[in-house]
Amino acid sequence: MRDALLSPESLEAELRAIGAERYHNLHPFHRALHDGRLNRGQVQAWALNRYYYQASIPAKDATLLARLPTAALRREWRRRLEDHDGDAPGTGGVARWLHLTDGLGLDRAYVESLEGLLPGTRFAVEAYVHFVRDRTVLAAIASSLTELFSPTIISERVSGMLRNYDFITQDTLAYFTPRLTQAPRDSDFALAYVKEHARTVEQQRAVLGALKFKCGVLWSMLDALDYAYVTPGNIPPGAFRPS
Ligand SMILES: O=C(O)c1cc(C(=O)O)c2c(n1)C(=O)C(=O)c1cc(C(=O)O)[nH]c1-2
Repeated sequence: MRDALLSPESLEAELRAIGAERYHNLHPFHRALHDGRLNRGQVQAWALNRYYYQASIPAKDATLLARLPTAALRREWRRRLEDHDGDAPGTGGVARWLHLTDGLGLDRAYVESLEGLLPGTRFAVEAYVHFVRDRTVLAAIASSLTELFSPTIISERVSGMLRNYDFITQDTLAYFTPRLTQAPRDSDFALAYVKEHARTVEQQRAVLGALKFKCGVLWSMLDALDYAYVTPGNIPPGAFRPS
């Protein structure tokens, strides 16, 4: 266990090292997704399960927003709610994710019902929402820092999927385009906050632990998909079955 206080720059370096080692771009299911080694049903399973993550992000941001102590922080954080929920029906990230599941041929009511989710997806996403609700504001903000690493994976994913799957179009993947500017804006803010506010060894440990936890959330969602949809016979009862 660490016992020396890190400079803000060293803390950032440790956070980036956690991402380099643990971010979900390294997961075998993600590699297979990007490299074109999945079939349409497996890509549908990915999109359907990931819908629950997308749909839960505004709920997790709302629990954090309620605990933020200043108007300046709340103004910053509420942009995330606007990004995901939009400002009218049919706008925002969650609606754009449904455009992606539509484009893959999934029934929208079925996706939104969450009935086909893997249990592992449900547990991982709920663990993230509860983490943000129950931990300190500092740890909760730090847990969003996986977004430091998402622009790289999104670029890889979009180019890989367009190249490798004839059932995917640019329009289907339109969800990801705004994320390429939203994620750096959000993660720059969260990183600056964490560097300024993690001033004790204990706080720094909590921040590093929060990022490891979040990498584990994303990793375990892919573990669940990999287990259920790669080896025949492993789909849990009640979960989505590709036709
Ligand atoms: O495509 C991805 O791999 C990816 C990763 C992450 C992430 O690292 O948590 C997010 C997103 N996308 C995303 O679209 C998104 O809206 C988002 C919000 C958050 C968060 O923790 O608040 N992460 C992510």
